[in-house]
Amino acid sequence: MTTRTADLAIIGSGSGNSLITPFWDDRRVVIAERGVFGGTCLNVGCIPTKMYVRPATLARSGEEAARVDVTLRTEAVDWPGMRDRIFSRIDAISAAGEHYRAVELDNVDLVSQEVRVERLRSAGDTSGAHTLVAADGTRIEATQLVIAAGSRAERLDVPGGDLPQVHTSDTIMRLDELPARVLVVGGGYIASEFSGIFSGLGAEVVQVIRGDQLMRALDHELSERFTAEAERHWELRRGRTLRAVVPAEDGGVTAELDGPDGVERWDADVVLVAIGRRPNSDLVGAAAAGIDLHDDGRIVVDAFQRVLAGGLPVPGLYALGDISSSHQLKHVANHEARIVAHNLEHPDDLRTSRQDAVPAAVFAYPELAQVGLTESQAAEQFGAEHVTTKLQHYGDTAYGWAMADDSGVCKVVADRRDGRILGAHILGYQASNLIQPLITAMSFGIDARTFARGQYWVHPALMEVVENALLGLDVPDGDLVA
Ligand SMILES: Cc1cc2nc3c(=O)[nH]c(=O)nc-3n(C[C@H](O)[C@H](O)[C@H](O)COP(=O)(O)OP(=O)(O)OC[C@H]3O[C@@H](n4cnc5c(N)ncnc54)[C@H](O)[C@@H]3O)c2cc1C
Ligand SMILES: NC(=O)c1ccc[n+]([C@@H]2O[C@H](COP(=O)([O-])OP(=O)(O)OC[C@H]3O[C@@H](n4cnc5c(N)ncnc54)[C@H](O)[C@@H]3O)[C@@H](O)[C@H]2O)c1
Repeated sequence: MTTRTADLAIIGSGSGNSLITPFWDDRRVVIAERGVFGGTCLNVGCIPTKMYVRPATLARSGEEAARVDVTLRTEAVDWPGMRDRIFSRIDAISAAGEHYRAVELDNVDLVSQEVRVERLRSAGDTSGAHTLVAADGTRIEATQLVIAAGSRAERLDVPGGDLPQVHTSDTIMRLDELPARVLVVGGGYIASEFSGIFSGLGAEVVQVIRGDQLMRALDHELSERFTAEAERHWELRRGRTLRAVVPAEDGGVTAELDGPDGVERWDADVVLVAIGRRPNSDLVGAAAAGIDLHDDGRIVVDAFQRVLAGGLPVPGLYALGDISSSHQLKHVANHEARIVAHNLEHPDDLRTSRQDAVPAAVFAYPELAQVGLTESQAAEQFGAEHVTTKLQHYGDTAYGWAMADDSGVCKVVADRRDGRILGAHILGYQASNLIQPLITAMSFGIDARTFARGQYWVHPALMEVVENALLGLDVPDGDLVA
């Protein structure tokens, strides 16, 4: 049986891959990957989805053009061309990354298998090694270990749930043809983004949710507005659950839904199940190794990203990204990877990861972006009497007039006592970019009035929606008021 020894072992080639800095050039590193090299974001996540969002947005631009007296018609959508362009680029990056690690770097061993933790260094053991076992029995002994094994799509255990027409985000982007009818189950990030993609590309979309609103984790006003917008663009079936999927004669399926009026049936070419992602702690054998887990299966880490066992940090053991984070966002995984990279290299000068002012954007139609607290979270945390909010409509700014926009909003939540920005929430065109100055203000502790009046804002750019939201808050004057 082969045993490989290393100074550092990494489980997962997504964000974990970035830990292999020049510091390790003279040291041995093993990186294990059970799937496609490069992880979720590159292969089946952020990047390919956004490469579909862009053509879908263009394909529906006739709708926005009509508002400003221009007639645009989308003549054709070339799904196979789009798919091949997207994945020829992505697959090449993945293959090049794998080749670089496996072949070009002498100090790095790539183990293309599932590995499990067999034994961890115990507390106080400063010279031992963590032991991993690969599926073929190969053993890996490493002084330091990083678990960056991510998460995977949840499946629905219903009759017909394993039919080939039933997809998760892992497979739906590689379909041979653009489906004409798509039934989407779920009301979160992935379901909302794909409903926007497929409806934009011209498919008939039916989105099925258990509750009443989409994107329920958002500020309630944004969630309500987004749900109303979605209903303008595709069919939304609220208060329903998928009970079964039955093959149809035309090669598609019939989805049976349980709802308030009994069973209803929808014909579709494909079904997308997007009901959350489960941390892969089970795949690395975390529980059996004695690692502390949250109820949802995430690995427990401290502020330094050190993994805890029995409430105490295990020497030389870190975790990062979806396997331990409550955010399941790539920019969070990347940030945590930078912190872990530093901590691996400087065990006597540990840094903490930043878990405040974490932003998120949903590249749905329309876009959504948020950072910090919702209005109700702020009221709960600080008392409703101390919270002030301003909801600024795009349509009440000069660029909003130019767009003839009737749905975009920017809502800012602040502490009325000192103008501290507590949260910001945007729905509409370019929300993912418009949120950035608000992230800056929150990250650097700049109060709302100082931020609004201490700098120029380009006129009449759409960013004035953010400026006006800040100016509309009932907060004290800050510094540099002009
Ligand atoms: C459809 C979709 C769209 C998304 N869009 C966005 C977005 O726009 N913006 C954003 O911020 N985030 C987005 N995300 C989330 C983002 O992709 C993840 O948060 C991020 O990729 C997590 O990175 P990670 O390094 O923790 O895990 P991953 O990138 O998943 O890497 C973990 C790797 O570990 C491997 N692995 C697991 N167990 C083992 C084992 N036992 N042995 C060996 N290897 C193992 C896996 O195969 C995987 O390759 C999206 C996710 C999806 C699914
Ligand atoms: N733009 C982005 O940043 C982006 C895009 C996609 C995914 N992601 C990340 O990936 C994670 C996973 O995305 P997701 O959309 O799968 O999860 P999610 O948590 O965003 O949404 C899950 C949805 O499924 C519903 N649901 C859960 N169990 C169900 C069941 N048994 N039956 C029916 N509905 C059920 C929930 O009510 C919710 O509406 C997100 O939380 C996000 O962090 C981020």
